[in-house]
Amino acid sequence: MPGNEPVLTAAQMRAVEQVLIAQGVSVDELMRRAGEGAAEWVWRMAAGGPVTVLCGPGNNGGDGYVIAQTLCARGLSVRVIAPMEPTTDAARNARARWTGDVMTDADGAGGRVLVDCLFGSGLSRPLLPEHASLVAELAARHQRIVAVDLPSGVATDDGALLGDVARCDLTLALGAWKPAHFLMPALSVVGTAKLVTIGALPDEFGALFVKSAPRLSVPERGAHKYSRGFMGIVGGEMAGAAQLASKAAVYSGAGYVKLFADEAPPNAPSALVIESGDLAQALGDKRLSALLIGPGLGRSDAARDKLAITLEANVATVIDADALHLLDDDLLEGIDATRLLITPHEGELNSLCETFGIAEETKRGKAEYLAARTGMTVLAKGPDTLLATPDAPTMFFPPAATWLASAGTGDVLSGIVASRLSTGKNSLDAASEAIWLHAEAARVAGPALIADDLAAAVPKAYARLL
Ligand SMILES: NC(=O)C1=CN([C@@H]2O[C@H](COP(=O)(O)OP(=O)(O)OC[C@H]3O[C@@H](n4cnc5c(N)ncnc54)[C@H](OP(=O)(O)O)[C@@H]3O)[C@@H](O)[C@H]2O)[C@@H](O)CC1
Ligand SMILES: [K+]
Repeated sequence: MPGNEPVLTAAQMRAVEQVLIAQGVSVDELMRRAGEGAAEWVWRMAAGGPVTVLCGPGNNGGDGYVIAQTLCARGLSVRVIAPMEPTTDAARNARARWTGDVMTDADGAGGRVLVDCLFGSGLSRPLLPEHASLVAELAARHQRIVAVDLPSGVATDDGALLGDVARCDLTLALGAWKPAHFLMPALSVVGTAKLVTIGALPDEFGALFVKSAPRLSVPERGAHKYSRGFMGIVGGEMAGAAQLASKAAVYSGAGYVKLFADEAPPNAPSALVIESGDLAQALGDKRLSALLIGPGLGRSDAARDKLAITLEANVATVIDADALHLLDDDLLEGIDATRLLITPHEGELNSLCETFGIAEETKRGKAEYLAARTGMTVLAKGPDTLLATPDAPTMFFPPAATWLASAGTGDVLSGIVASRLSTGKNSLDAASEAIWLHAEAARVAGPALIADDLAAAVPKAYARLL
């Protein structure tokens, strides 16, 4: 199973390049490796059809000339369009090795694959309208678009779109992943992403990383329901959300799941134990190893009281949904926040940032500052899920199925996280295992899934991650 892979910012990638150069590898050699590696993917996608390579002025454009020459040497019909002359030595050298013509506009161009090498990690300002319209015109005349390193117009470090960026079918990350390969809105134009290696990276630059699939385990021989994990869900006003979380929780590793609510939700799994009565007394059970509060909780004073009681229970706790709107400094006072794990979606993350006075612009900034400010682990869910803690590098995850954008899938996720937490995992491991289980369950459940299918798919997802 491949390990975690580093995610490098544009500055870190440049620093890596300098280290490799100091080790005796020339930029031209790095460009050759990158271009030839990328050409392999373009070759497969072209399936013998004509290819157009759009080259910009920097080394991204340089990669384009290498790709063009590699494919031409293999017999493909290749056209190169370069609206700007090369400005780096390596790009000039690559262009000098290109044996075909270079056009400056889109006239007559068309074919199977457009290779976008206009700008990569050196994009320093918004796309000029003439560049955006050139890409759009060429995109319309080709069946497929392959972006080299990044779709032109995507900002490397935060995934912002600096202009009208063409939607690509395939993006080839060169040398290392960049944050934009995992962040919205860039994710909406990246398409499928693949990594093209250009040599071993020096270790010290892997500050951020993409989390590889976990290896889950089976219960130990001699395990019993309490030793596997005893988890409690604090119910509230809407039974449906707690039911989804409960169903996911019973399937995700905990040996015993109890719902603290006045009555059982309709269609609750029979394995779910319902306990009504005094919450503080119920949460005093020393065998509880994790709690979940938020799905269906409501935002009333009574809900706030339940949250306060839950936080005082001194158990590892997942806080989601309504509870995230109630959370504030008063509630956290005197609480060891390092045992708290929050699972906000975009709106909840924004509301938390407002509550805790965090004025960051980007999702990554918001999650990291919130973790640093409060001490909690932040699982910022969404199409670009990421995981931040005060004391470890931020983790990205491979994008999951877009079918997950439906009601209740977040409740399923929080049920899985709390279940993993109850098995004794620390917050980071519990959260990253849950993110993978959730994504795998979506693959198992398939197209047009609803949250109920997702919870039911967890056992098969679990089996795939054993
Ligand atoms: N690092 C590595 O190890 C390896 C990196 N490799 C490749 O190098 C790429 C990075 O190369 P790069 O730094 O030359 O930047 P790149 O993206 O080609 O663009 C810079 C040029 O564009 C210009 N420009 C910028 N924005 C603009 C705008 N909006 N409108 C107009 N112009 C604009 C900018 O001008 P300036 O900002 O200087 O005025 C400059 O001329 C990387 O993505 C990968 O493909 C591989 O070859 C091998 C190993
Ligand atoms: K590009």
